[in-house]
Amino acid sequence: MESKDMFGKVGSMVGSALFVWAIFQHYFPQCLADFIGRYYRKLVNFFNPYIEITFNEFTGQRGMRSEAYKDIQNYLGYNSTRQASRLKGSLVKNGRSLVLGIDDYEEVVDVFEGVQVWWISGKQNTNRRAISIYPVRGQSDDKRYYTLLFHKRHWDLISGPYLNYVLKEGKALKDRNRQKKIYTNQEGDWHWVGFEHPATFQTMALEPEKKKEIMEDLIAFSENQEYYRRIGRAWKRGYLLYGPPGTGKSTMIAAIANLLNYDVYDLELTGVENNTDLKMLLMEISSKAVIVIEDIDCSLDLTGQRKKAETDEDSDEEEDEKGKKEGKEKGSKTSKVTLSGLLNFIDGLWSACGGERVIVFTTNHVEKLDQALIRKGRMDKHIELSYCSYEAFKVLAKNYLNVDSHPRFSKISELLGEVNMTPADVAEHLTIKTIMKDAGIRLEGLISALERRKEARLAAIEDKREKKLAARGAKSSRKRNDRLRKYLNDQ
Ligand SMILES: Nc1ncnc2c1ncn2[C@@H]1O[C@H](COP(=O)(O)OP(=O)(O)OP(=O)(O)O)[C@@H](O)[C@H]1O
Ligand SMILES: [Mg+2]
Repeated sequence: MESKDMFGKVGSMVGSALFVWAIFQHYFPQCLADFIGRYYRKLVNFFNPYIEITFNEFTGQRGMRSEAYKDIQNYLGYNSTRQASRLKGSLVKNGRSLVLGIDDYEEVVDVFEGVQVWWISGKQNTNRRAISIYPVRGQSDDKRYYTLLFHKRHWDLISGPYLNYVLKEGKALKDRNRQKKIYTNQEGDWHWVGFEHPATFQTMALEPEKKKEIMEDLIAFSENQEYYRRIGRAWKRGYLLYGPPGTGKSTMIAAIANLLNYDVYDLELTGVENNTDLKMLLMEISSKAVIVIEDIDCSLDLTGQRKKAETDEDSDEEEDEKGKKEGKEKGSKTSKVTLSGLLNFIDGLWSACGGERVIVFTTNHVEKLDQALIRKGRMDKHIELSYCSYEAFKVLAKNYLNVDSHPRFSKISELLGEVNMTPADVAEHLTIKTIMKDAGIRLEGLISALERRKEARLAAIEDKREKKLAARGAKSSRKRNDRLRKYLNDQ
């Protein structure tokens, strides 16, 4: 049974050995000290059943910060802070989140598959003998490191699976604490601000099965890099979100970014001069990104070309040329991005190197879009976001009123089955407005709005019917008059 006492003994043994070696180094010439040191270490190692692996903070000549060190720091900071008596705190996510780490010279124990290991944090002052006139990175000569100590007999487990596990967990923690960004393109460059949209799939008003299906699809995508590599496809997935205004298309984009912890690149196509600029912008997009083109039907003159193709049976290239010419003639659009440029962009010809991208198009008029743009394989998933169903209303009631049920729910369910109201409108009625804090009052407000809409709809139907009848009446009287005229002529 390994214990901390045992570790303490071994530690002090190794410590004394190193102390003796340091004395040698000080009093003997360098070459003799090195010689004795080498054999002395061998002797100590012969009796020492423990192995030490050291991970330095900086690596290489250029003093780059080691990725492994950072991952270990994250891992220990999250998993071992309760054991350490001295901690260091730092702020992440734009100062909104505090992350703890173990301080220098702390020692923590970790257990992996029943095997105990020890981590020790330390620092070394490397510049004691040298004097430099150049500014030194970080203004400090302290080089921090972590030492992992474990028994020799666990070498296979600790040097392989355990270390892989620590580095993977550390990376995942770093991603979780990362500040997300939203980028927009202006004059050929990306500009960003922190992305802090609160929307999540939990707060989205959507039928539960639909929500589950979309979430599972996204998670499967983000976890299957190996699969995409095997089948030879760029690691990307296209989503087309369509539906009337106020049904949650933009909200879903935020929910996707929050679910996958990706940055958002909001691509304004009318601000891109031509296909070359589009390519340049695309090459700057990092991996783990949601690339968004909102209102794709309004973005460019990319619609209506299919109809021309149907009549002219022109090739794709000719079609694009026509589109370009028309765009120029109209003079209304400055962008010369073409349909084929955009298709290449979606197909990932230039983006294959980055990977892990979700491309989202939104539109209010799916019927206007060119089929080439939205065929499967380009836009893998077509999601219709529609008027508020009762299931979706229940999510909004939970979000806005914090109620799961209410006597007025049945009336609302009945009315939502009869009239169309977008989730945005429903949400507006449930929002706190000054004194109307009571859930019942707000639900009553929603019922009145739905009833008004139902009456308006019935009135519109009645109006239409009357117009139809009037038109039919006029038509039959015209026919009667025609018949009469014909009869009189015949006489
Ligand atoms: N399905 C939904 N779930 C939760 N909130 C929603 C939903 N749909 C709309 N909302 C609310 O309505 C507001 C407007 O929604 P959103 O901007 O996502 O609509 P949209 O479909 O993108 O509309 P547009 O077509 O005009 O861009 C949001 O701020 C959100 O609060
Ligand atoms: Mg929108």
